[in-house]
Amino acid sequence: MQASISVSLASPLNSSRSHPALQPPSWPSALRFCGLRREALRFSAVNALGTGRIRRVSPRRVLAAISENGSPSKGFDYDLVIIGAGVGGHGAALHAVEKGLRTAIIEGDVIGGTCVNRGCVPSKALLAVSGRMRELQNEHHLKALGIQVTSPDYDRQGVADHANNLASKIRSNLTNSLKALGVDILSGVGTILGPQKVKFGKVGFSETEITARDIIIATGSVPFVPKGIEIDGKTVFTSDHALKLEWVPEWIAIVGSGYIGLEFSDVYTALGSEALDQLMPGFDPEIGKLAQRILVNPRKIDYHTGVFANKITPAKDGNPVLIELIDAKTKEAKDTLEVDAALIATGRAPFTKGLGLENINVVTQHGFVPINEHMQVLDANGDLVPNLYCIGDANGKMMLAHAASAQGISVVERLCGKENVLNHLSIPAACFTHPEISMVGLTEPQAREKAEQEGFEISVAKTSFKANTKALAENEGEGLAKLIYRPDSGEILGVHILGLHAADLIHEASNAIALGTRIQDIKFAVHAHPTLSEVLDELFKSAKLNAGASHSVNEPVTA
Ligand SMILES: Cc1cc2nc3c(=O)[nH]c(=O)nc-3n(C[C@H](O)[C@H](O)[C@H](O)COP(=O)(O)OP(=O)(O)OC[C@H]3O[C@@H](n4cnc5c(N)ncnc54)[C@H](O)[C@@H]3O)c2cc1C
Ligand SMILES: NC(=O)c1ccc[n+]([C@@H]2O[C@H](COP(=O)([O-])OP(=O)(O)OC[C@H]3O[C@@H](n4cnc5c(N)ncnc54)[C@H](O)[C@@H]3O)[C@@H](O)[C@H]2O)c1
Repeated sequence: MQASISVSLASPLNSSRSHPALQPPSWPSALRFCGLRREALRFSAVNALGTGRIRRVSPRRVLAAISENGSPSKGFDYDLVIIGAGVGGHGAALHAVEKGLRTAIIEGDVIGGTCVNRGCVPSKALLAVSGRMRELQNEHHLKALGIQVTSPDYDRQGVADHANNLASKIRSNLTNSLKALGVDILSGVGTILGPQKVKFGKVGFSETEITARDIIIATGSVPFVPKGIEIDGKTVFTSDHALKLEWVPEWIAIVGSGYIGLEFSDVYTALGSEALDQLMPGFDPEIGKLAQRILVNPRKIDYHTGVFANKITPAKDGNPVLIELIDAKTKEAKDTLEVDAALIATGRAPFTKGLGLENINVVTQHGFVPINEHMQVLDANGDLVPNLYCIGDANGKMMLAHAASAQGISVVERLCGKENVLNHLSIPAACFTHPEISMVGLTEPQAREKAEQEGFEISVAKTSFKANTKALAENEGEGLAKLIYRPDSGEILGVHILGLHAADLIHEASNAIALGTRIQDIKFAVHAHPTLSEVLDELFKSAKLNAGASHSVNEPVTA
């Protein structure tokens, strides 16, 4: 995997975007999230107990005060206890109560976890603004549509408020949905004490023990900061800080060219800054190259590839942020960059601190909780820990919000007696740049490797957004859709899209993979005209199947 760093130039557009040294923001510590500032929480059970008093309280008394949903299995306080109320825990909880399981969810910080409070939700609010700003600043594009706009500008605080308000709204929606369905929300750190036993509450204060027939760990992740990088939260920061948009630096280095690097480069360049490498090492290489041509080359981005940021020192005493780069292979010093700020987007680390994994002989692997294909937790000997599951970022299988939720639903299905194995190759992913990138299944190199190992042929079909009426009407003809498939069976192995609304378009392909629909069937599905979905219609129609491929297939396929 290539390492990357990118530097962007932001042109200051209004006076509110000053250097933090002049306008010191009250940044919270990156560690305040994911359960490390739990004393700030006051609700449900902990309130019922009288927070702050050092006393042990009978779990029965607490549960009597807070429980309303179902009756638990005999001998247990709950059928299901979920530790962590991020999107994974939330998805599992809703499905569990729908299935009649008496369910509680323990949260050490705020409901919604990373996605709602410092991830998907606020970042998409910022990207909504950057998309509009980019369009309004593109004179050539507007002229082609016959539109004239003079001096578009934005109010930094207004943009920040939009992101913050959206997070509050979604957090409140999630909380209300849990309450409305009768999920018990238990506040405080959740710790596994042993099989089917958990305690929760304010550590060292009012803690309560409860039992559950099954337990799901859904404790998520926090930003990963490599050694040698010093975070001050003002000039060197992670996405946790960046989402608050307390200032827009003139020159910002974005360390890491994954999802966060790419999305924030879209935000900063539209608002005025940026930096990257081989775009998204995980992308299909052809889409990566196109993304570089569309999303990086024409923008104010200077990028360094094949290097690691070895040491980063925050701005101090009038000196800029210093970034020492080393060659990713030889580790020799390459360059030193001087910038106003650095966003560290070098991945995320699972959060399992305080969870009590040692009490059940579970040893993490690079921090992640080891699981099998049913999300069942494995102990240090590789044996199943009975009645214990782990979903979402904490297991590291696929660090995406909808994957966490889907894993939770899959576990609940299993708890209710239905054999369910989630096909992770049918889970779509999207990067919300302008234009967007989306994908599902295998990249072309992955498909070629699989084909070679298993002895089958693959074919590739492509369609361009340039031939799509709706895209042209929007003057957004740049883009590509790519299909990787088996010409002998019509099986869809992967679909990759870069173009207008790619994140929405991918679902036709991901649903097809999930349901085992093959090209010979889906190519006859009718699409409304003129719509962007016709890009995929064309894609499936352009696939060339072998003469022997059947016209309709009902048996399930394995992706
Ligand atoms: C900037 C950014 C943008 C992103 N954008 C997207 C996107 O557009 N689409 C997408 O699919 N994904 C996106 N993601 C990824 C997505 O946010 C995560 O995959 C998702 O939040 C994982 O959900 P989770 O439930 O596993 O964990 P989390 O959302 O991290 O929730 C875990 C919860 O557990 C709590 N907790 C931890 N330990 C304990 C304990 N011992 N006791 C009690 N509670 C505890 C934490 O406080 C937290 O609330 C983004 C991430 C970031 C950082
Ligand atoms: N739209 C979305 O779905 C979305 C958006 C944001 C985040 N996310 C999720 O959040 C997770 C974290 O995102 P991310 O972008 O931080 O991680 P990532 O794993 O996608 O990318 C991290 C990048 O940092 C590089 N890197 C690591 N150390 C480095 C160093 N010292 N110097 C230079 N480069 C270095 C890696 O090579 C890699 O390219 C992702 O796994 C993703 O699933 C999803």
